[in-house]
Amino acid sequence: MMFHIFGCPMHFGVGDKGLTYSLDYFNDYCKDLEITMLPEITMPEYNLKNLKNLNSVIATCEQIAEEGRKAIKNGEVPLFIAGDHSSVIGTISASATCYDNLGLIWIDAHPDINTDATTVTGNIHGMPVAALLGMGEKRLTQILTPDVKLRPENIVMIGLRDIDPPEATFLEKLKIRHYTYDEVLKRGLEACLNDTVSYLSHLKHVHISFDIDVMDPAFLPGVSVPVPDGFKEAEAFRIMDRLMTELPISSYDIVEYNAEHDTDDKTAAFAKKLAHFILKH
Ligand SMILES: NC(=[NH2+])NCCC[C@H](N)C(=O)O
Repeated sequence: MMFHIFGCPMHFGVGDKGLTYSLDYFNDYCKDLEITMLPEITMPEYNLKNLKNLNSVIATCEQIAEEGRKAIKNGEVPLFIAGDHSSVIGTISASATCYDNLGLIWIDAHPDINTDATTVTGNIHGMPVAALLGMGEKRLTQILTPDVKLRPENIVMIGLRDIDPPEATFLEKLKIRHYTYDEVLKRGLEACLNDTVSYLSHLKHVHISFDIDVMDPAFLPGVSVPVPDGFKEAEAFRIMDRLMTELPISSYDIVEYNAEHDTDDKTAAFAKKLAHFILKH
């Protein structure tokens, strides 16, 4: 498999200043990865309180999506290492534009399915799944093409443990398959993975979006929105190993690494190990 690793600092979706330098720090920390760096694009803003930095998020996602689409057309498998999770409106739009009926495995403490009408924070990193489903602010749904990028029945979320009430309503209404962290504890990880694999097994292309805040911040504190509990390293690698072995994964994200909140480079080390794990699989 020919991988192309991209990196984008992207902090506009959450506004945490730590993200503006985290990707450069990470790039230095693992030079061997040969990351193609894509800069953030800063645009004039209207300062909407329910869509913070909207224009800059859109411009940066357009660029990410263009580069991702080029890579896929070249026969490469893109691995995006990015700042906040709004960046995947770009990465997943690229994959969805190249592959019909794209599947998505969302490994995250948050479902990120808020819209401009439901958000409490106004942070667009809480909205990517909604945007990719064609919901909410129109311009966020039209990266690369005006088409809706994802179908709710092609999505599985794993590890959720911080769901806003309107997000719970969307998950239920759209019947989005999800395994909360509690459910994983109750039913067992293998059972949830068995279900995930059989649920998506008819698809030809699946994207994995891995948000580092799905991990237990007691061990990996370097994220912008930590939530207590979460996966330990062995579980994360087990999840990735099974999904990569049993499903046709054709693009990847690793997001939300934030050096500002890290201690002793623990989170950087994990992100590096995860990237290498994907490349060597
Ligand atoms: N990608 C993330 N870390 N998302 C956190 C989102 C938190 C909250 N639900 C919000 O909408 O602001």
